[in-house]
Amino acid sequence: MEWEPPLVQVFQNLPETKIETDEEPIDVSRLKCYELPLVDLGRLNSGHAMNRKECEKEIIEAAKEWGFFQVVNHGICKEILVKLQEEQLKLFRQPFHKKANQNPSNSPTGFYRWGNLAATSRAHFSWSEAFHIPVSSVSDFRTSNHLSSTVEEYTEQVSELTQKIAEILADNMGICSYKTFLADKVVPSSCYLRMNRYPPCPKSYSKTCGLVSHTDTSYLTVLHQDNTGGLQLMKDGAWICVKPNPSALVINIGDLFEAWSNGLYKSVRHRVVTNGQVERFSIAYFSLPTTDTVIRSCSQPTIYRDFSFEEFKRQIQFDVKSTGNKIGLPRFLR
Ligand SMILES: O=C(O)CCC(=O)C(=O)O
Ligand SMILES: [Fe+2]
Repeated sequence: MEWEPPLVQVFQNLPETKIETDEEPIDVSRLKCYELPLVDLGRLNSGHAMNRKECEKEIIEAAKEWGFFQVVNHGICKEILVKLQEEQLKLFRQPFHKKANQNPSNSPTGFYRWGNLAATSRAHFSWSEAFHIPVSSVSDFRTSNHLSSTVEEYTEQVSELTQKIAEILADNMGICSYKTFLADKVVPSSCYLRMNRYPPCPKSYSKTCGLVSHTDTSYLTVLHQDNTGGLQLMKDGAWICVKPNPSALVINIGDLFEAWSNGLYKSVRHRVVTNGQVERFSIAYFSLPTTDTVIRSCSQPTIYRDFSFEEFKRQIQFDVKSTGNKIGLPRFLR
């Protein structure tokens, strides 16, 4: 197909070297499927203090226990989500050479990325393609790719949603009020929208990941996924698969919130497995701070040393280049 990136060609040339890892190989048939904790956000505006409190409690518990939860009545209307998926399909259905034109060397900083050109073995390869768009560039990107204003509308609404959730989580951390520490750091222009497409993967390569195991480099991530399934996460030391719920958005805690909350909320490892028959689509919104922001744990004794977001990103880029993998927070342990 003219829109497919040359995943097979690149993958075939990578060695099968078994890397040292504590992860089990992918065997989807053995995994248990779970529904993520489901939180009805409608209660936040219901006018009843009791309902609001209960909703906040569920968010806080899920962020501590799972690092992941799903929300309904989140305030983003169905029409926007449907239009967003149509836009996403159009974007990925462009001929590969057109997509690749935006990032001819497939560099990890360009808009368009596929596979993982830094991969030194098949274990680091992701069977997927993605557009990684800074929210500040959505309008430039829109003109050059004929994306509709839906993407802008979505980023505005999803940003409000992340603020609401961050506020609840932060206010529960005691001294760290959202308004004092985060409100002027996490601005829309520092956030990213990542559109993912996972093409069907040949049966013989089915142990390959659609997206390799990672934690998110964000405060919060909001994920909109289709009905295909494939997302897995680490729960109590084992991989579990997540049942997709088309009417919900998935929220997860990223590394920065874990560090800021001093480990109270968990940035949990997750990955996407491949599918032999159907393609899968998802859209992730990452709430991120300006690069000069210093992430300082809000209680004592601190698990992680203070670091700036700039330093965190630089370390990740260095590790990905030299090992093929992101290491992330463990680099900043005290
Ligand atoms: O596609 C998914 O379900 C997950 C995507 C993801 O983890 C990411 O983009 O960071
Ligand atoms: Fe992720």
